[in-house]
Amino acid sequence: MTNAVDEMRAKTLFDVIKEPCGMDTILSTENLCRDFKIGDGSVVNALKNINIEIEKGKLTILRGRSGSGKTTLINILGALDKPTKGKVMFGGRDITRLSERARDDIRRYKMAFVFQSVALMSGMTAYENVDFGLRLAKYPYEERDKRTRECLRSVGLEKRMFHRPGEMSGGEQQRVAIARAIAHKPDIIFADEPTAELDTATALHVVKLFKELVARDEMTIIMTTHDPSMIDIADKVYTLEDGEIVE
Ligand SMILES: Nc1ncnc2c1ncn2[C@@H]1O[C@H](COP(=O)(O)OP(=O)(O)OP(=O)(O)O)[C@@H](O)[C@H]1O
Repeated sequence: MTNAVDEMRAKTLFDVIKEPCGMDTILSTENLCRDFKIGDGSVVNALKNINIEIEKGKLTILRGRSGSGKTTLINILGALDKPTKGKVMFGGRDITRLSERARDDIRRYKMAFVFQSVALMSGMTAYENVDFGLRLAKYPYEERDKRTRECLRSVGLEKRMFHRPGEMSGGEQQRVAIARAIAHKPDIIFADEPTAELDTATALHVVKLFKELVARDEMTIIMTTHDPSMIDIADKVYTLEDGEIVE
């Protein structure tokens, strides 16, 4: 499929997406529940009636202890998993009810993901890692080159562009992953414990970079963390306890 066709398909899909619920709400949930059946026949209620609103152009943090439900929630918000009950409203429609193909398109064109373990291609340079996703999406060379350089510059890695992951620090590798995530200009970035494997100073640096992307480029970012030192930097914090949002 050509890039133009891809763009058209995405446009058609999102023509129906008008400004959602509130003017500034990009994503929201209604009474979201997620149960997991486990081997012995019992059920874990990982999420219980979650109602949250994610504001456009802000950094939202989901915090909570291990097992509180952060990953389960961010996976459902990012259309990687479906709830047992409830809705996820994105762009004014309930994305839990869409076909897998439509959910794939939303993930591909509208969303981006940054995970705890960075998962860069070890044989590729920072530049090639960022370029790779754009190449798969069939962007023409000039645009790919421009965006790749821009994104690496915006995460402060212009001098590391042609280094391989093994030649970079953990924080630098995570910044490459962030550059890769922002390259296709997603509406929203989901970051699940992106700082968990970094030392405190580097972790703070990555979160400040998120804050910068939000302030400078009006990106919307949702990140999970169990680290209380991160929360001051967020525009909005939701705390999860045992599958519920608490004040
Ligand atoms: N696939 C699964 N099958 C069964 N139970 C699960 C599954 N995934 C998650 N759970 C359970 O759901 C609850 C929430 O898990 P989740 O991974 O969302 O927590 P978390 O806050 O992200 O934890 P951590 O910070 O340790 O990653 C936990 O009790 C967990 O054991």
